[in-house]
Amino acid sequence: MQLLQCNNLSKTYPNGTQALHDVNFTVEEGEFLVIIGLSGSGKSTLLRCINQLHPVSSGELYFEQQQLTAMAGKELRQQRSRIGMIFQQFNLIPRKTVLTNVLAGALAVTPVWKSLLGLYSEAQKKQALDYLKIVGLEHKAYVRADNLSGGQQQRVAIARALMQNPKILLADEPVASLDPSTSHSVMKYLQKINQELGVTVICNLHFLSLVRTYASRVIALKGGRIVYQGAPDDIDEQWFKTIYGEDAVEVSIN
Ligand SMILES: Nc1ncnc2c1ncn2[C@@H]1O[C@H](COP(=O)(O)OP(=O)(O)OP(=O)(O)O)[C@@H](O)[C@H]1O
Repeated sequence: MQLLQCNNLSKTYPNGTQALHDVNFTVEEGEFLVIIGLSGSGKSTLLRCINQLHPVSSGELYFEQQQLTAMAGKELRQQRSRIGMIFQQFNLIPRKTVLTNVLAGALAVTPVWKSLLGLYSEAQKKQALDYLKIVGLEHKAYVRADNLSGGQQQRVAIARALMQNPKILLADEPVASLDPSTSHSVMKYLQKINQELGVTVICNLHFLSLVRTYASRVIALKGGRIVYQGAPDDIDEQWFKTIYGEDAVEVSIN
């Protein structure tokens, strides 16, 4: 089933920078789509437009056949709550426990006054612990988030995003701050939630070796335009140079 459709999406920031030009693509349920491209090619902008963190300048975005770009207010908030997101810097609340951080993911479905008082239901707490188990961190539930390693914090961020019961998880360079082996560990958990929970993943990555290991499909951006859409294994030397430039050299992460 088609989950997401982007039609002629363009984005120009208020300072005049056009970050996306007429971007067209669709995403099927269950895909693990990776977006690649040089720094500044528009990868983060595209993810932020998908969940409407940044309004698009023109074009249409359909999520489950409903036009997100025509929504506002409560309707938009409801649809957005099905699109989770994780970031390069994890964005946890450092002095709160891991469990509290995961519960914060339920904000979209919890009245603000309840969440401020920490009044989550027993069912929500059980759910949070279950998600922590999925990312292998149930034993850290009552530890302060800033006592965890970077890779562990990113796994907490994944569990927090799962509390939204997302159909799609957007991952904006989720391993860019991590060392190679920790990167694989985090990518494996993203793969697990994609394959076992059926959450569609759209992820920005820098290293092609990670792309080849985890992506089911790849989109490459260059100067805000799509220059490649296809299988990760079809990115040969010629495509590599088209995407990253003639002088680029592939660097591997093992
Ligand atoms: N808030 C903003 N205001 C103005 N210009 C921006 C803003 N955010 C990004 N840009 C510009 O938009 C273009 C695309 O940036 P974007 O961050 O989407 O690229 P990226 O491929 O994710 O890069 P990186 O890999 O370095 O994160 C760049 O020219 C960038 O300078």
